[in-house]
Amino acid sequence: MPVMKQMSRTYRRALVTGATGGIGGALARALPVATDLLLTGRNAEALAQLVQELARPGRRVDVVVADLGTDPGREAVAVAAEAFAIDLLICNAGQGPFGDFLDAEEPALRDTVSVNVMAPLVLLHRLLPGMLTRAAAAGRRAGVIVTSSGVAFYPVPRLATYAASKAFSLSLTEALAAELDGAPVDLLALCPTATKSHFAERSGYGPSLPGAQDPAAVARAALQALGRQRTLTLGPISGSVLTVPALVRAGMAQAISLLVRRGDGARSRRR
Ligand SMILES: NC(=O)C1=CN([C@@H]2O[C@H](COP(=O)(O)OP(=O)(O)OC[C@H]3O[C@@H](n4cnc5c(N)ncnc54)[C@H](OP(=O)(O)O)[C@@H]3O)[C@@H](O)[C@H]2O)C=CC1
Ligand SMILES: CC(=O)[C@H](N)C(=O)O
Repeated sequence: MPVMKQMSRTYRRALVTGATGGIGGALARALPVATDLLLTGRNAEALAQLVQELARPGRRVDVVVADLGTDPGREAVAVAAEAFAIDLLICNAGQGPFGDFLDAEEPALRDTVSVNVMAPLVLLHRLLPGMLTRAAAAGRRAGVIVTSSGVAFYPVPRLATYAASKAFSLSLTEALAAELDGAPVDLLALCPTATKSHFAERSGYGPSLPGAQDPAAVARAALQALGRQRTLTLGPISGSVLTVPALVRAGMAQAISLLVRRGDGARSRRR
């Protein structure tokens, strides 16, 4: 694979969810100063620190403190992002408690699905129309990164709900990338394997896995891949193993999209 040093294009205004965490913070930091930022998370103090760090004269950095596990939280972020007129949507917030499924508290399972499934679903559905309209009017391309995971490709006992939620976000992003082929938007499903962040500690299985990668490297690779490929798998050991299934899945999505369009054409000719 060629070494790519620059991100594909510069966006004007980006929403980063989960900006207070390891990968989201790295994505916010990796964006060029020409990109205004709208950063979200629940931790107001961490968001204020990011504003201090990333705001510059001429660069706007706004925050929304919101719980993406709730309808009002998702609504607040969607409304703020539409008002900010984003052209880059980074759906990155996520969580996943570790442990046996039957021992888990139901609210924790629901929360995982709310944050990892409902939030990207709602934000993509609410924000893509405006992003597409603005991109077409300006003769530019919009961008979307959805942070899924390497575990989206296989079931993971003791992270069963988490892995299933990531399979959802991977499938959704791959399907939309094919469905929106030809529209002025690039979509990327970001599928890292173990990465240093607060995730492991929060999930309850302890410090980051041995060999966990640097979130800054993940963020740089994601921004470079956006517009050049639709799924990015990266990370120690399994990251490269997943490249082939990722290519097969992308090919399947594209083929199905073409077949469906051909069927649409045949149906409308028969009418
Ligand atoms: N670390 C890893 O090994 C890997 C992580 N991922 C994925 O990367 C993404 C980022 O995780 P990572 O940086 O590792 O972990 P962190 O725990 O460091 O960050 C998680 C981020 O998600 C936000 N978040 C969690 N729950 C909510 C919620 N209910 N409402 C709003 N924001 C929320 C947190 O914000 P706050 O605390 O302010 O609410 C935080 O900014 C996740 O989607 C994760 O699944 C994918 C593959 C590997
Ligand atoms: C299992 C993990 O630690 C990680 N969050 C992942 O998605 O790979």
